[in-house]
Amino acid sequence: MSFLTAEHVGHHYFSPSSVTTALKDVSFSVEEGEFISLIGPSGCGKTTLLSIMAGLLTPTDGQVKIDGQPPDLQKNLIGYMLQQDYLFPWKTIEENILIGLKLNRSLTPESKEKALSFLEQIGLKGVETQFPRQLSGGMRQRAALARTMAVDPKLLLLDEPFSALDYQTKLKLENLVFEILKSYQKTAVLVTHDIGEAISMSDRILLFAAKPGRVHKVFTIPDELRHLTPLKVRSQDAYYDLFSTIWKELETLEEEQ
Ligand SMILES: Nc1ncnc2c1ncn2[C@@H]1O[C@H](COP(=O)(O)OP(=O)(O)OP(=O)(O)O)[C@@H](O)[C@H]1O
Repeated sequence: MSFLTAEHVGHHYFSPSSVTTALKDVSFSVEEGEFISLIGPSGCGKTTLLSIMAGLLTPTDGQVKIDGQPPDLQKNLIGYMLQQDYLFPWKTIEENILIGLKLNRSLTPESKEKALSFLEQIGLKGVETQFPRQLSGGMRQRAALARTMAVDPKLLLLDEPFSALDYQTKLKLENLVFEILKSYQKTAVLVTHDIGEAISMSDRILLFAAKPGRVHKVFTIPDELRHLTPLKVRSQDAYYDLFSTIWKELETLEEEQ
């Protein structure tokens, strides 16, 4: 059984005067430890799908299952990284990182030590007592990553977590997140508008079409790229080939809208 499955998922938004079909008949599965990206034109339902996978929205048709159960019963398995870091400004970096463990009532000397061990790994050692406002955007996103990893989720839902960062910081953080998720064999679903990010981090890319939102094509990343870190992927010929194929598909989809 796959770790995550979407079976014939559809979603309509109803308003007094209209119905918007955000998703129609979306089916796919994700294996444990796999990293997939969702890309597609604006309005193709990526955020709607991520909200369904997070258990924040119930689809009007079909179902998503995480480890065999609906997402709202599996919230303890799910971690998030969003575009904004949502760190509490009045708490120190250490307090922010430990907040999930406190809320889960699973803060023990062992879990604390494990959570704080990420600080070294992600280059935040020495800033534990600082407040978020004292850190750069990239460092705050590193702290957000440490906070997410602290509760040891099996599935990470990544909603454009690098899009607010400057280019160099973004590339470095993509690399770091990739290495950490791979080393802990986490399953991840990334929503992004950046084709390069999707190719360099994923095992598979689902390209969505809009109106209604649906899976248009699936791209499996060639083995020669999948075993490299994102920074290395970006210098390979196969990366450029795939980039231009996906770019053309996206342009065609956008022209059709
Ligand atoms: N709360 C809502 N009420 C009504 N329509 C909605 C709502 N949320 C999203 N939609 C519509 O559903 C469709 C899919 O939206 P969604 O935000 O999931 O797409 P997206 O691919 O994430 O878009 P973007 O890339 O621009 O963030 C769009 O047509 C959008 O206008």
